[in-house]
Amino acid sequence: SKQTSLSYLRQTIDLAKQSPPKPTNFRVGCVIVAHSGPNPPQVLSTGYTLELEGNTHAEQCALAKLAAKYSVSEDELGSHLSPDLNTVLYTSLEPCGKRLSGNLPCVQRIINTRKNNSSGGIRKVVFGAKEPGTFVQDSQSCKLLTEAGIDWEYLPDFEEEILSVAMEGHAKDEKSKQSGEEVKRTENQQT
Ligand SMILES: Nc1nc(=O)c(N)c(NC[C@H](O)[C@H](O)[C@H](O)COP(=O)(O)O)[nH]1
Ligand SMILES: [Zn+2]
Repeated sequence: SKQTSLSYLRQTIDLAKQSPPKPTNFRVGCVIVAHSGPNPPQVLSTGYTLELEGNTHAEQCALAKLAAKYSVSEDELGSHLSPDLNTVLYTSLEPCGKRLSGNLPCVQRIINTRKNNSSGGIRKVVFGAKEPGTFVQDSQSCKLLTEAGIDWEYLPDFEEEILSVAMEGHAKDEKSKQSGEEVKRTENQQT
């Protein structure tokens, strides 16, 4: 239900708040949940930006931790996420389709979980905000998910809060970042 999805998106925001603010990425949280039939949903893994060593994304961390939990490589994760697990990946920000660092985008990591069997792996992605144009414009992630047969849902209820958490480490706007004297000096130069 929408309420269930919103409760997991709320969890992704709490996770994102654990990410160290940096101007070179967004602070994002991710929760991977099994919605298998009659049993209550079960959280399989969580992640937040920079949780694991290196320049890591929230979804990347949650997937890597899940693979470790099954002691398999990320490539074999798909065969451990059987169709009846009905696995949904919740992420505060839409998964990246391109990364300025050149690292493997999370949308590819998500699609890779389905490569072996057509209906296993991550079945659906739910996110709470579109990626802002700070680094990459016109994200193709949703198109790529659809082409891979993965459902996705964009619930904008918490978008404002998600973006303010995501961009905590970013310069507000240059003027407000400069000290009083600097602003004065800049103005003097201009006059
Ligand atoms: N969905 C998502 N989860 C994250 O944890 C994260 N950090 C981003 N961020 C997307 C943004 O487009 C990339 O952070 C920049 O493109 C820089 O690329 P790197 O992160 O250095 O690979 N997006
Ligand atoms: Zn990513």
